[in-house]
Amino acid sequence: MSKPTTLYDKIWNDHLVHEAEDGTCLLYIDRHLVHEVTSPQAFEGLRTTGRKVHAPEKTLAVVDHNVPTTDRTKPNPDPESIAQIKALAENAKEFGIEYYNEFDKRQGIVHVIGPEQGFTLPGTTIVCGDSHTSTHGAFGALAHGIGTSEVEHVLATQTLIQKKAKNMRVTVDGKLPEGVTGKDIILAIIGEIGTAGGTGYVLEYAGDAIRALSMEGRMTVCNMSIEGGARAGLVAPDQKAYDFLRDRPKAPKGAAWDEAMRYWEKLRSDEGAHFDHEIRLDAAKLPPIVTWGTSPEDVISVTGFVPDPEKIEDEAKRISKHRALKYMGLTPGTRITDIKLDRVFIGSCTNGRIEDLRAAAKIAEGKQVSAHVNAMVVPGSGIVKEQAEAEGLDKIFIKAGFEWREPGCSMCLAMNPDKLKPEERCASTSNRNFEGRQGFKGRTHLVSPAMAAAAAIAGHFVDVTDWR
Ligand SMILES: CC(C)[C@H](C(=O)O)[C@@H](O)C(=O)O
Ligand code: SF4
Repeated sequence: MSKPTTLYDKIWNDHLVHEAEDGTCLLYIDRHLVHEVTSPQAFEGLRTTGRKVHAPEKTLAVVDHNVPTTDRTKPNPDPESIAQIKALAENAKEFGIEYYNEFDKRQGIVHVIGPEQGFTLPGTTIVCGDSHTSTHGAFGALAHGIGTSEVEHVLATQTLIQKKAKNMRVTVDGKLPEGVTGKDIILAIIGEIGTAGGTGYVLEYAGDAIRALSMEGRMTVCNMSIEGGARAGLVAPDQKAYDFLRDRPKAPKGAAWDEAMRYWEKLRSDEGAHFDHEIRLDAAKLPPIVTWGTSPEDVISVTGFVPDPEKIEDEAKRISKHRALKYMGLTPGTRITDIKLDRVFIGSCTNGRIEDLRAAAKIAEGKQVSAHVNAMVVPGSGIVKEQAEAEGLDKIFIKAGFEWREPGCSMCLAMNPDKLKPEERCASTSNRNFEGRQGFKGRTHLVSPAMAAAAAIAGHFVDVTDWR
């Protein structure tokens, strides 16, 4: 019998083209997603050296980061955004790559559209010039972000130079309490391991609570693996993954599907496979989580209080957490539910999928957004938007006083007009709460979609586990 191996090792071994003596490897890449921000120089590089895209059919391009989320038939106010969108459209045309432009219903955030189109498949290697490519690991793919020079390398050769990462298993057992979600699981994990805890590892999420998550929930968890410092995150594919992908436009059909399934069913860590590190979490003990600082590891229960950095022994850490509180305009000991909000953002590749919008709408239905809050819902893709509208979610949001927007990254990173003003405080379903992330001096609290919707209505954080 061969040695038991992990899921990560299996996908790695099946894609290994060459291994040099020093451990540097050449990996075959099955899928390459391209967006407007990290691709212009890569295409320019190909042009200046007279090279072609090696496998255009394995490459898919979309605009997401800086498209306006308001009516796109009106002039785009931002010249830089106009230039980047134009460049991507031209590059896709010149190099023969399929491209979803800002008017295409299939347009959306790159990590939402990959799975939606069935471009993301179990057991594949997937890259994109974007750190949250880890999202696709929810389907049992080895998916991670790459830099612009690597984008050029993949475009030209369909391979990537890599060193093997270590294996870490994160087992989440137990049943999540009602109102606690995948977002709270991943925030709790990052709170536990810290933003550097996953450095050098690929994380495999396992356990009953992960199995119980929908594919959307698993994508949320894998999405933020990178915020825990990991190269990638993955979940072994199961019936839920297959059901999600079946009949998607780019998924294999008929006999090809059956053949793929035979391979996919082998994609799990063997009994007894070695993990370099293991952590465990009990889902039943998790509360809804809110971040209080400027790092995704700064987590606290919604029923808790802003922590006191003075209690931290490590000096550098103490200073940095003091700085975070100052930036956030918070004082230690403040009850989290007493924190008042100015803005609410529901969207992003972490939580801009249909299930997220359903969860938020369920909270918002028949209620009104607080008079001092400006709240917006930005679907993750045109397909999500269409589905939400078919279910009447847009009407629920609009009636409650939320803005209903066009799909894109939007206020997740404020590369378009959707920005916080200095000192504005936002409950956001995105993945980063860094200084200035949602606008200069803006203050971000990361939460789940249900928590964001409830905060919009109450005007401050509330515990969704006793929402009515
Ligand atoms: C613009 C892009 C390079 C960036 C990333 O890599 O993650 C963005 O998507 C983000 O979330 O900060
Ligand atoms: S939604 Fe946010 S995190 Fe996701 S790709 Fe866009 S900017 Fe990055």
